[in-house]
Amino acid sequence: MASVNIIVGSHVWVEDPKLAWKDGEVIKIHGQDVHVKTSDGKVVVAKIAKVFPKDTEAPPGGVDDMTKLSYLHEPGVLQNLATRYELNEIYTYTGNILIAVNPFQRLPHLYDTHMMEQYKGAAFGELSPHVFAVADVAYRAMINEGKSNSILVSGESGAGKTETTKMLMRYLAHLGGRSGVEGRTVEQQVLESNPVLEAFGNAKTVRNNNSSRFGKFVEIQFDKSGRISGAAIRTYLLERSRVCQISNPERNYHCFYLLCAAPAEEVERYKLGNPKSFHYLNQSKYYELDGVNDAEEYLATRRAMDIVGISEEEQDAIFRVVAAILHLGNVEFAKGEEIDSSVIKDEQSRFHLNMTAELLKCDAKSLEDALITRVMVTPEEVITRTLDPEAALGSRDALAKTIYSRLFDWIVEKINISIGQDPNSKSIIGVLDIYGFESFKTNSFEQFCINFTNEKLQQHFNQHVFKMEQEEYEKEEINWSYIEFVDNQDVLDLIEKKPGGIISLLDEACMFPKSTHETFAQKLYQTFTKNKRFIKPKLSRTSFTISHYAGEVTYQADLFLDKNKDYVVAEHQVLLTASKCTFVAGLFPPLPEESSKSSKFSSIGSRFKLQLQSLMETLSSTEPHYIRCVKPNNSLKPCIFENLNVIQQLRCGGVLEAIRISCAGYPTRRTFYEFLLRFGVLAPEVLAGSYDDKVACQMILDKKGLKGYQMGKTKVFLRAGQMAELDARRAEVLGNAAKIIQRQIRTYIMRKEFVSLRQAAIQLQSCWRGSCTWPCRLFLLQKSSESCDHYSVWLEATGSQEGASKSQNGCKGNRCSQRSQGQARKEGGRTDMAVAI
Ligand SMILES: Nc1ncnc2c1ncn2[C@@H]1O[C@H](COP(=O)(O)OP(=O)(O)OP(=O)(O)O)[C@@H](O)[C@H]1O
Repeated sequence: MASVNIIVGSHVWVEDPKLAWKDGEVIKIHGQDVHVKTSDGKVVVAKIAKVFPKDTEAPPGGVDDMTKLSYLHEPGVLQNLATRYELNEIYTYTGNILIAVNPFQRLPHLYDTHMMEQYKGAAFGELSPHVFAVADVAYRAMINEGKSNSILVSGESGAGKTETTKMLMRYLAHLGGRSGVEGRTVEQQVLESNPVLEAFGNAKTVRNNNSSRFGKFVEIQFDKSGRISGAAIRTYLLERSRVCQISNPERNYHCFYLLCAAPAEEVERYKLGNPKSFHYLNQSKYYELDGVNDAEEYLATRRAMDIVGISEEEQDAIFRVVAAILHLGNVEFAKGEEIDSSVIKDEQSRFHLNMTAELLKCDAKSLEDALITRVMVTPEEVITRTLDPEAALGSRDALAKTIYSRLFDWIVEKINISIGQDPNSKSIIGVLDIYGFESFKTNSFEQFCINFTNEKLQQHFNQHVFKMEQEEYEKEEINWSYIEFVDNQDVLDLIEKKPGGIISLLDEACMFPKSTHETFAQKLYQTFTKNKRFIKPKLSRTSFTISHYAGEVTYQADLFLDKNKDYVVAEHQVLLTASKCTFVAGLFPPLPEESSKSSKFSSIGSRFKLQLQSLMETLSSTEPHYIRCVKPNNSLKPCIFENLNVIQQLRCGGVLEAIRISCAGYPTRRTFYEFLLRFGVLAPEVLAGSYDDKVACQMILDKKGLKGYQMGKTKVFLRAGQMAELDARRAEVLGNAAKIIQRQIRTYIMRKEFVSLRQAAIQLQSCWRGSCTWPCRLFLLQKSSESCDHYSVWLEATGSQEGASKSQNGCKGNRCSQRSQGQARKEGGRTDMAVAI
């Protein structure tokens, strides 16, 4: 499409392996090859289809809405974001979508109360792009239309989702809070739930020092008068494996380190100490976070827990469980006397076992048995089977993970109960802070679930963007029926279709006792041989690749079966249900008779699928608003904007897809006035006539032979590439006009020179003729000085006239003191003439 508009001299963007795109000027076009001289002086040859026009008239500070870009394409979008980021303008719209580029530095002026007041009630787009503007639109829409709204914040780890979510919540609390009320108001509780959830659900990872290891949907309920009246927090898929396994330079969940830094009496009470002495923490060398004081954070978390309504006793119980997990991790096993059996390794391990039992208030012997034996009930008898040390370690870690995830769920539930739901709430604003698309070297079940979530959200996003486009077209009363829209339903079918999707096949595999990850992978290969979205990697027997909307991801099926099984080991359940601590026993309520008997299988994958379904239903009943967070660099430092990195995220976040959808329709819109201002030069006769703006626009477009564009009520809607085409024509017209002007000027200058030369010649000639009638010869010698037109002239008498002068000076300038003198002047009076050249 772009190729039509690229001519020699065009300013273009050309692909670059390092910078993603480089700008330059076309110097030659040879068939499909375009030779571009880039701004750094190099010449690059690229295929014409891969070269995009550059808007040389784009404002130097960028535009605050990408849809204002004359050319809506990848390099244009990237350049605009980079330009703005450099000016600390971290927010930019793409239509209704807000793109937020992480500044990695505090910008307090952006978020103070004064700023909040400014955005209150301001029309969208009137002020600079901002998260407050999005929250304000959602709030106003809710108040005015009585409809629920949602704000979906997405982006990769470290992109700024949680920070953005916090700003949104602060702004909504500002709008819907009660002024002057201190203490535990609903909005205060909603805000303070963040530090509590962060202490238990966030950890330092390679990509973010404060990474949320769970998804979160906060539903803020409002009453009739727009006041916050309740809230509910739903969380998704906490990363359980982190409790037992971390690698350098990551950390475990913050709460473990906070507790180790607690006041001395608490550390003593829980027999804790240096984090380095705990296996669950010392697998990585990182214990401290830059700029974070764990001791202070511990106290702050306690205060936040007070506000969200977690009592003192409950707080003690929570930290007791956290300490128990640390001690549990230090229990090691050695081989027992019998084959495949194990015993507690040494005194150290025994100490930690006893401490775990004491903190969990359960029987130490029962804990030991639950770790190293399994009871199997057959119709004939009850068999006790021992576990070898490796299996015992597995059992220990499984117990730690189960306790921690139950603890996390308890905290979320407690916050929900404490904040309270408003059954009479008129409408809600939901804020979704969920993990973005992930693709690592090794991708496991967690990435599979995360990417499944993102496929779901992407579908929702596509449908919404598409709908918004349609609404704009409808408003302008233009015909939009033929716009194509690519759906990702096929990937979703591959993953979640029942029966036959990957999740169903995984559940089946988990139910068959003889299944292994290899048989599971083989089953996938057989079932999806012809599926376009499924690829079997050549050299692997257990991995599979899914072609997601954001790119291909290869998953290692090795741990899929284990990670999908959602059950608590019966021995662990019995042990903890019997705890003398009501808090711990409450985390493990006894299973109802029915369910323990029935063989109803439950899996993480299926449960997650249901959770997502419910989330999507909620979202579908709301008016969505999107915020795409972008991480500009992997060093987590300010002022660094890595093009390739950003492009990848814009692709994964669906921003480029939104642009693509937009391009499939009429990506460029200009009001009639703007259009005439820019393209009036293409038809001066139309401008000269007194036509209505709309008619004038139509006449220009028709004159240029454009097809497929549409005239709205107030705007011209152009197809992708048409703006560039018109610009190319405009450049041609302006180029021709420039040539005419240059020609006229050159003519004028040359003519002026010619006229004065001719004048000089005439004068010389007349002088010469004069000399012929008066017998002397005239020689023009030289200009006497630069400052006047005074020439030295030699007059040589050729006849016998008396007194003829041998040499004379003369000047035509009045200010020159040298005048023609002497006999020649006196006699002939002509020397003046002759010298006035
Ligand atoms: N608007 C902002 N202003 C200043 N700093 C920010 C802003 N947004 C993000 N940051 C910085 O970036 C860091 C990472 O942000 P955040 O924790 O919100 O990322 P995330 O997208 O939620 O990541 P994850 O998915 O890992 O939880 C923050 O700790 C903060 O230092």
